[in-house]
Amino acid sequence: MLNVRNLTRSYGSFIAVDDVSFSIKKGEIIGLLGHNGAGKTTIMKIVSGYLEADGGEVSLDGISLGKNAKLLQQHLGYLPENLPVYPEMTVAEYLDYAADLKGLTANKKIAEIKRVIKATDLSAKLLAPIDTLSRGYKQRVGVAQAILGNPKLLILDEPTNGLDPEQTQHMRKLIKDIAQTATVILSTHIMQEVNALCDRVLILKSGQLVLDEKLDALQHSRHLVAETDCTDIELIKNISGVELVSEIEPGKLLVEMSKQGFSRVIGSDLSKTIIESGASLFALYPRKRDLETVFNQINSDQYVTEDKSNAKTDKEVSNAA
Ligand SMILES: Nc1ncnc2c1ncn2[C@@H]1O[C@H](COP(=O)(O)OP(=O)(O)OP(=O)(O)O)[C@@H](O)[C@H]1O
Repeated sequence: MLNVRNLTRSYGSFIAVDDVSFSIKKGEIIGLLGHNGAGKTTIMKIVSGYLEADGGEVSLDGISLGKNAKLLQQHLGYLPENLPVYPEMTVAEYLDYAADLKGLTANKKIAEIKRVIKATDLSAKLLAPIDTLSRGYKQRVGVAQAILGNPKLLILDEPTNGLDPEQTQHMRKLIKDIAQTATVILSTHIMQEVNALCDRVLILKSGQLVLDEKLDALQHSRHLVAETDCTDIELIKNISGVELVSEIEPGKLLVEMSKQGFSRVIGSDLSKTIIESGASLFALYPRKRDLETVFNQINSDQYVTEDKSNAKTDKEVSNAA
């Protein structure tokens, strides 16, 4: 289990990460999302021990980063955005060196190097100097070093960057396999990647965590949209299970239900009430809430959280700022 508490980091007077807290269980794959400059890389660098935080705590299975960074790093695999691979080394030399850094020795080291070469399909390039490799192959080398030693925590910054579609599929399978025994944090701008891989998403905005939600829950809205000429909002508010009603545009009502997911009962009561009032109902459907929509809403300050017990709303964030 990874625990991140009240993490803060500034560059000069600029606050890049502002009081961010989250926990991730073993076996979970988390998508860390946010606009350019939102603070993702800074968080990943802090959690992996590459950068010091100004405040806050990070621990992995009870090992504190502040107190025992070296031990924590032995259980960590990190694929940075810009791979720090040494261009003059061959792939084999580099993996040998990376295995030494992870503290792997003797037979375990050889077995691990063989395993990661197979997992990332690098055997044809073992003797090639890294600077002669294509972007995709360099990426594979980065991933191979990250998974050496079967880390408990794997942090991947844009893992499929530069990979062809076949390798992307291969990489996704690899990440899923690794997640069976590890915690995975994945940062990407590709929403399909998050949909294909992640259980939960954390969305950052200007250094603050504005959403921490399971993908399933994110997609199940608590809102229905009714296209109707009914203007009696109070009448609809009185339907059991309806919490709030607002007109989002002329002829379109947004009906907030007390529970997530499309409710047949509320849907049926709603349509009956509207028709019986003498108005017309032209359409009734759950409000679509895919990841891309949520991400865009957050970035344009239009996001309204579905679960009020979750991370801060945009309003709270701007009030706090
Ligand atoms: N070394 C640094 N010195 C000054 N400012 C920095 C430094 N590193 C990052 N920043 C700033 O901190 C903010 C957060 O940067 P960070 O790299 O964490 O964002 P990000 O979410 O990873 O962005 P991207 O999606 O573009 O990679 C940005 O405004 C960035 O300009």
